[in-house]
Amino acid sequence: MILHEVLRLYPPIVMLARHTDKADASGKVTIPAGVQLMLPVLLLHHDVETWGPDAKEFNPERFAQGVSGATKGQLTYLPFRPKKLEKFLRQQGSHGNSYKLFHGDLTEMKAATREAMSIPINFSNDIFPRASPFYHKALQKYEIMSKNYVFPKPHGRPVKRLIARGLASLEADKWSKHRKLINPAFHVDKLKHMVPSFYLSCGDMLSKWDEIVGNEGCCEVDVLPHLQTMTSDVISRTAFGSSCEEGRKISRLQSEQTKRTVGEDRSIHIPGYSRAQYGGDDAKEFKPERFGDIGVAKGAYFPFGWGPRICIGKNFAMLEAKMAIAMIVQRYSFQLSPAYSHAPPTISIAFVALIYLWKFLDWVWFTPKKLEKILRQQGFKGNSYKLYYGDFKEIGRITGEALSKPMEFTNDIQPRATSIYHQATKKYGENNFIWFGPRPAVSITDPEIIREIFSKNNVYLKPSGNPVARMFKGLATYEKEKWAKHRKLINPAFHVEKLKHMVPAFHASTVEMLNKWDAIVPDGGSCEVDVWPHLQTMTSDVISRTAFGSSYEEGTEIFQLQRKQVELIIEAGRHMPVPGWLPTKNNRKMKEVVAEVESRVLRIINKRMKAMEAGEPSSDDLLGILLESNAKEIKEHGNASGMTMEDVMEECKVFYFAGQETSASMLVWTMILLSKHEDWQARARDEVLQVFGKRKPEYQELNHLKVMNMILNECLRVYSPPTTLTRFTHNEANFGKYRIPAGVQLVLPVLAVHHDKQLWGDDATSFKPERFAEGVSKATQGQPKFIPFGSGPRVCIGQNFAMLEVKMAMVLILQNYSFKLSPSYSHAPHALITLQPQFGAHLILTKL
Ligand code: HEM
Repeated sequence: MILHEVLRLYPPIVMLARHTDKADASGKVTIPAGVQLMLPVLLLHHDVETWGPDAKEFNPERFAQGVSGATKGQLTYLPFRPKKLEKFLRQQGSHGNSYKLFHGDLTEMKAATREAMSIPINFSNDIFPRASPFYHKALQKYEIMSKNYVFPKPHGRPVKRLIARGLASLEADKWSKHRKLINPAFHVDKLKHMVPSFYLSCGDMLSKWDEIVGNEGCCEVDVLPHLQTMTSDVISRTAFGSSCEEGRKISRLQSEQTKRTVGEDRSIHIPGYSRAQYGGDDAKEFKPERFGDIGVAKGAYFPFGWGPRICIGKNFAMLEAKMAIAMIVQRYSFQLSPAYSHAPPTISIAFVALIYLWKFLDWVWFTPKKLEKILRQQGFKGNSYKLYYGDFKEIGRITGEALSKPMEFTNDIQPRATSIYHQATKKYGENNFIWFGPRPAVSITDPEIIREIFSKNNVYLKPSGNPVARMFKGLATYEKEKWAKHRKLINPAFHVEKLKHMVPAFHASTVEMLNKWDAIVPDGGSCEVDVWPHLQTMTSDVISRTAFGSSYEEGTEIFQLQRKQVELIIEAGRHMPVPGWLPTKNNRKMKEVVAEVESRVLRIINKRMKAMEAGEPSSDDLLGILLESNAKEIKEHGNASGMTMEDVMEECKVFYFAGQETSASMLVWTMILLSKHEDWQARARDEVLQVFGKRKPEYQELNHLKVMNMILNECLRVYSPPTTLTRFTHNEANFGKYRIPAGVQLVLPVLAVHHDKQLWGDDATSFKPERFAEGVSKATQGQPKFIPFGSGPRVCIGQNFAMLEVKMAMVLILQNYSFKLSPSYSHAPHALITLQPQFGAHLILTKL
């Protein structure tokens, strides 16, 4: 009874907010979409009509028969599509101030709040004027509670940004699903086991009081911080159990974040640049005790909210409060000190704190633990989840050890290049999972399942949120309709007919590289050259020429910047993942580079658009073809089915990212393997000289090189540029006998499949181009065991481009040079987005 009465008079959440997504005409008044509805909890709790003339008196007896508040809640409208909504609300008979540009009523709200907060009030339970000063003023001015409105700033954005993924902020199906899954954690049976934690935390607090008060003494204590510490301690113990120390640290961080969030919420919101200007003392504190439990409540009594979204932790909170009060009254009596000032705070800090804490706990603990349980039930094995870090430390150690030194020259490169997965398979068998921070990654080794995952591209999506996906939007990262639209518009650029026109660019770029080699290597002599940087420059040059053609010089500068971007992404990958919005040094640098790249690409595109409008013929480069295909689509099906200029820009960036390192990787391992296997180098050269002599190869001829095809396919198999590909389960996924829950990363281990002895025979890691003597389909016998370009609808769009490019380069190299491994070559395959030679590719080049 006492607790309910306290919650009624001093509800921790004085105001609840809802937002109308659609217009609602079901009530007395039609409420348009886009209105924020404020549910004034405190005011309704103090309403004389509902609670009688003694509404503001402390009278626990009203709860003698349980909770049965029975008045109807009324609403105050807070629109935020300003002028239109103002007009509408006035038509409906509501009153309020005229909308003031951008600030709305914010200045007045802040002044009222500051004024109210400046002094305490006499001890009275009539706290509405102090606790909700602005709404109180609005009510006084416009009288009828249900017929007034105020203009706050666009509310909720800072909070929403911070709590975007937690139960409290989810909607519709996603909310029901999460609520259903989380409900058991708050079931009475589970809460029973938390009672010892309540007892211990409260015991700690009372021990501190004993120290302060002494035996049989009497002492003034500001109990508020103690109670706060105690409840935060309860959360640490109950949420994190054995990891409660880390939990405490998190709680402290949460309090700090809460302070910032609330501070930001009170300031004027300038998108992306908000500044906390104002914060009450209490804003710093995390106060779960505000969320007590009322059991069943109706109408005007809803400290925990009401309806399906009623606070999920209400039973927890009531139990906790009961335990604390019981232990305190057992040991202490207490009364107000003369120093006590009655100053109930005005805003619902606790509400923000709770949802924020919930989101964090859900992300860092409940979801990983739930996923772990389900994966283990399915027979997957892996390390136990470690709070926040998961396997991150172990991954760092394993990778560090693997990369610390080169290896013997063998093609059995998995222990070095994909050490984490290799170790996990050794320790836990094929069905294993690894924790990348709080998210598990499951390795899928069955080729049939891999094929299924590739083919269902609308079910298994690419993981989002990693630095690569953040930096490079575009075909390679889009999903569903957007991906389908872009794929359709970009496909023509990679059509065989168009590729033909790119062959001269492949030739020019290789010739430029060979000119550099000619300058290094003496005529008729040999010289050691690290060919790796040369090949990288060459493939980057190819993309500059083929993507931007006439604007090649500008393209080259852009791609140099993108190379920097890749370095920053790689650097980010060495540390625990951090959200992109955090202003870390790396994130800031990335943003700068991205902005520079984008403005330069847009400049080229604009130039091309103007040329097209002036009737100049379109170019045969990727950009020209893309713009042409886009213009055609827009002409036939309207603007909506085409790409915007930003879209085109993103795609140009993706060409570089997807096409440069991959081709360079393929080329470098081909040269290294042909250096090791000089017999195959000789066979390849024989074929080249037989077909072309020393002349420039033509497009059609490149397609008919048999030995070259065998060699290139075998190189792609043994040293596949992507060593792993990844997908993500956004919904529960069923394949084979497995049921993989949503939120799991699926690792498709390309290299492991290519080296699998069951699939390729005991000599799986031997370099044997003759496997491909009769083409890829004969070598694979229809099994999905050769996947250097992926498979299914999202198979590499540039695979023909890459094969042509690499063939052209190899033909010219073989025509002009023979090569072998230098004694200073160190074999060190390293998966850095693509498979790369960690210490370079030092070869002895001999001019022919
Ligand atoms: C040897 C060279 C290359 C290799 C090994 C390679 C490999 C791959 C792989 C494995 C995928 C599928 C990724 C996944 O399913 O998650 C892919 C996609 C893609 N590749 Fe390549 N690639 C190469 C060259 C290129 C080139 C030269 C370009 C363009 C100039 C390119 C553009 C793309 C694009 C745009 C995608 C995304 C396709 C989509 O999602 O629809 N690739 N590549």
